Order: sequence, then structure tokens, then C-alpha cells
Amino acid sequence: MTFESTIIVHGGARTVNTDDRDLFQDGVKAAARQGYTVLTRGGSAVDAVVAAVSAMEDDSTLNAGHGSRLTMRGEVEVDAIVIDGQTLDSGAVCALRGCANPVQLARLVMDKLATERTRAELQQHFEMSSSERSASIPQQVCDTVGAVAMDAYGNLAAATSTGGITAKLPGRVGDSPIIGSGAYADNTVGAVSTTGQGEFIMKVCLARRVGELLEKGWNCRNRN
Ligand SMILES: NC(=O)C[C@H](N)C(=O)O
Repeated sequence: MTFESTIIVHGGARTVNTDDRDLFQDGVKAAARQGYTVLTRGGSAVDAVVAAVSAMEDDSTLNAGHGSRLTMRGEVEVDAIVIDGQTLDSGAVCALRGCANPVQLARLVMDKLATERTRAELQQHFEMSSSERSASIPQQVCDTVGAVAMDAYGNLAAATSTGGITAKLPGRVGDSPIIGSGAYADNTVGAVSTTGQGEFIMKVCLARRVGELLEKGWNCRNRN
């Protein structure tokens, strides 16, 4: 049985003014295309969400990777997660400094490769300094990024990546890297990536809560 390859991405829930809308939407659409290309070439749902989220981390108009908001000390600290809906395996990283593509590191953690890789290999993920980041970003940054996908085998995956909230306390870890809060995926349920104020999202384990509603037959168009 083959399934229709599908990917949905988001660039956060922040209100953007009309002038900036195209700029933000271009990055999100490009990321969706990259993830979809991975799926059409036979890649897995995990490959697709990592590709899409990496593309948004590279886009300095979005609040992840290069576009991350700064802590109150003016530094970048990023959180990311990836979940495989087939195995329920997941990998996450949090409060990382200087990491341009945290979702890729989260994937290495999930695949249990992070500890096996040599220091030099892992070093390539830590190449972004806060000053590089702050020099390169526009004033207006959109929000946290995420993706969910289904591959041709019907397997689901979800990923979320964020620079967190503006002027956060150094070391703050939000909902994004937390299983069931920032993301959730289970082939038997669905795949979810969340955005919003992490302190509130974590109170209700929002991604898992949405999963429960999906299990009850809710969907986006028709609530039940
Ligand atoms: N805008 C966001 O989605 C922020 C993220 N959920 C956090 O609290 O770190």
C-alpha cells in the first residue's frame, strides 16, 4: 500500500504586518518544497521534517537557527526536537549556543549517533556565533518553526526548532524540545508541532493533547 506523501510546515503563530507577510511566507513555502522533494525522492518522513526545519533554521527571518531571538544577555540559545512516529523514537537538544541547525543535532541524538561522532564532526554543527547571528538578521523576526510529514509508507514524523522567546533568561528551556509539548508523532495517532508561549504549552502538554483529540476523531476542518 502506498500513501500520499504529505508535508505541512509552520513558521510560528506570531501576528505579522502585511508588509512582512510575503517575506515570511516565502521562507516557509521554500521549506515545504524542500521537505516535499525529499519525500518524492523516497526519503522518510523523518528525513523530510529535518530537511524542512533545517531550511527554516537557515532563513534569518524565522525564529530558529540563524534567525533566533536573543536571550537577555544578547546570546542565541536554541531548542529543537524530532520525533519518529513509526518507532516513537525522539531526539532533542536544548539551550545550545552557536548551533546553526539544532534539528540536525536532535536527529543525531535520536539516531544515537551524537555520542559516536568525533568531536571534529560534531563541531561543524556549532559554527554560528551570536554576533554573526545578530548582524545578519532583520529587525522583524517571525516565529518558531516546525514541520510534520507523512511518507509514501504512511510513516509520520514531527520536528520543531526555536530560538525561544525574546530576552529569555539564559538557560531557559521552553516547550519546543519536550516530547508531547513542542511536538508529537505516532503513526497510529497523527503528528503535531506546536508554537506559542512555552510556559503555557507545557502546562497542558499541548502536542500530546492535540494527539488525544485526533484519536477522538477531531481534525482541523471539522472539530469532531
Ligand atoms: N514562539 C514560540 O513558539 C516559542 C517557543 N514555544 C518557546 O516558548 O520557546
